[in-house]
Amino acid sequence: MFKKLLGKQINIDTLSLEERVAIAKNEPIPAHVAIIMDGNGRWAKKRAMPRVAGHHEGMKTVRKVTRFASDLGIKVLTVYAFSTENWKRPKPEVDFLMRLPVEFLGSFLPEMMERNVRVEMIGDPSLLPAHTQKALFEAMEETKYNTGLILNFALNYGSRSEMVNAMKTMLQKVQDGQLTMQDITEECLTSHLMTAHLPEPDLLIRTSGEVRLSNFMLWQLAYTEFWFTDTLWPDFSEENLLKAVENYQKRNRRYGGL
Ligand SMILES: CC(C)Oc1ccc(CN(CCC(N)=O)C(=O)c2cnn(Cc3ccccc3)c2-c2ccc3sccc3c2)cc1
Repeated sequence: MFKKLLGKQINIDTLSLEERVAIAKNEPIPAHVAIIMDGNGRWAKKRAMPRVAGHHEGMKTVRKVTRFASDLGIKVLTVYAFSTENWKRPKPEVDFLMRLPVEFLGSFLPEMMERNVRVEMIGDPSLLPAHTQKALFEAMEETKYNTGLILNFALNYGSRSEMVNAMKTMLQKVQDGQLTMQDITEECLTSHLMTAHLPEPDLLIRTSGEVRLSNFMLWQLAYTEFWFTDTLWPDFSEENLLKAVENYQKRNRRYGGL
């Protein structure tokens, strides 16, 4: 891809990853990147490995991408482990999935503390087993004062139910006289969503060739740039994230005019 740099056209494909990161940092980095992580099962199937091997590899990719997002200066990374409802999965797979966060946090929490990463979540964690919830809440508690990248997990998250809950809360407030009809604005609804404390996503990435939103942050993605890739989540690399950011910057570059 050619890029105008210091008045010269240069082909950035010939540069190293480090050089391209340095160049990318000269332009606005998307503050909030949301990723629908898809493709673990297919990755394992392609290698005639059990599905849980795909989930394990996928979890390692979450670590790798979190490191790189933190290095790039991304403020919020929301990861949505798009997964058909867990009850559709065989029990051994669900049990593995629910143990994976304990391994993820056990090995990665010290590094997240060093990197000043804060762990947050949106969605409903109450359906997770106690040991999974415990690992999650401990990680959120330990990292809650960190001021670097926010690693935001969308767990058991559904956008439509999130919006219905926001509307019900607002309706209740109107009934209680806490809100008037004039108060019901887009900003008001936005402030009643689980993401009220986060900037809206600037860039949405979905892997494994699926081109769907799957009931993910439907309200919040109104002005977000979408970047789809056939790459399966376990194969997703720093290169893929950098390419998505470079493409985002290209789309948001203004040559002179409006
Ligand atoms: C703070 C964090 C570590 O806490 C968590 C507590 C519970 C969960 C499990 N979970 C929630 C249940 C649901 N489906 O919503 C999933 O999201 C789910 C569904 N498939 N995969 C495999 C997969 C792995 C990697 C990428 C995509 C999918 C995962 C999964 C399991 C373990 C890990 S570790 C980092 C990400 C991740 C994702 C997640 C996190």
